Amino acid sequence: MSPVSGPLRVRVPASSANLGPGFDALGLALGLHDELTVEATDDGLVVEVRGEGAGEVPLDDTHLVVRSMEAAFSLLGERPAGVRLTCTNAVPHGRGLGSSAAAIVGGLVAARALVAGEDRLDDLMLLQLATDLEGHPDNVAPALLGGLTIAWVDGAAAAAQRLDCDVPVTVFVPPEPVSTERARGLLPDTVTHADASFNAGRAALLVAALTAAPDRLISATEDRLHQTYRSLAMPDSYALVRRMRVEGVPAIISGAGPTVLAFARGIDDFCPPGWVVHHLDVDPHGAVVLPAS
Ligand SMILES: Nc1ncnc2c1ncn2[C@@H]1O[C@H](COP(=O)(O)OP(=O)(O)O)[C@@H](O)[C@H]1O
Ligand SMILES: N[C@@H](CCOP(=O)(O)O)C(=O)O
Repeated sequence: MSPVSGPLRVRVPASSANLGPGFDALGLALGLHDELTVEATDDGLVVEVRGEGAGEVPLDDTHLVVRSMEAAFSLLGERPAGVRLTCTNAVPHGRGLGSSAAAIVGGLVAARALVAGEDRLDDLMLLQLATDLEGHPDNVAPALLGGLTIAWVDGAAAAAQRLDCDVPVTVFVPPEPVSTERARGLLPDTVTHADASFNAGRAALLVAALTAAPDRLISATEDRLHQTYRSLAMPDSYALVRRMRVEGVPAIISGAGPTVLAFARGIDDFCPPGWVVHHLDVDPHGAVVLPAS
């Protein structure tokens, strides 16, 4: 795609990382979106935020979308004199639904569309920049590529394999956030060989379950690497996961939590009071540039 001169819109999906056993590797793009409108101007930076994060995130050059755009401009050695950015956000912040990845990927895709084209900043380069900004690849990969993604880092080099996936998803979003930084701080530095082997088998099975064998989802969503360690920071979420799993519903902590995600529908009765339920499809597209409206 060639650079766009006028205002442009970028739509970028929420994502759920880990999916149980695939810590820092598996991710799924979800049909809940942030939308950015970006315009090159003659001077200065103007940021407006509507929806999630309004009144909370900064409106200057420390805004995550702006920082991400700046990372792309630096790499490309080209930047507009000024930028007007409007964010219309539906992805809740600090809930384990990849809001930071959506902001980063949205900013990078917008910057690419503004000053370059995919020939100068291809998806692999963009995935690398996004992974460097986010610190792990498992949310930015589905936010960029859509579908189910297996992402990994080889040395410092990020890579991802995308797979088609069509599975019903229900998410239960609690009212209070838990930052990913805090949830990562609860993890031990080392795990046992037995737990690593347990998760390797479940993660492999999960890819099969999500693409071809949904009857395996309960076994495939078991995890020993992160959820229990994080339960202290999100006891209600952990209890909800256990309650659903006892009833045969494949439920997990989404990303670093505290949202609970289940691969099922018709389970709204499990929703604790004050939490928000969304019924979501998998987003097959990832981040897209739309015609300006
Ligand atoms: N759309 C956004 N615009 C600006 N900043 C954002 C946006 N989304 C996330 N952030 C920043 O990232 C933080 C949340 O990131 P994180 O703790 O990783 O949670 P999440 O699970 O939602 O990604 C927010 O508190 C905010 O600082
Ligand atoms: N693998 C990461 C995923 C974090 O996802 P988020 O949506 O909570 O940012 C982790 O588990 O820390």
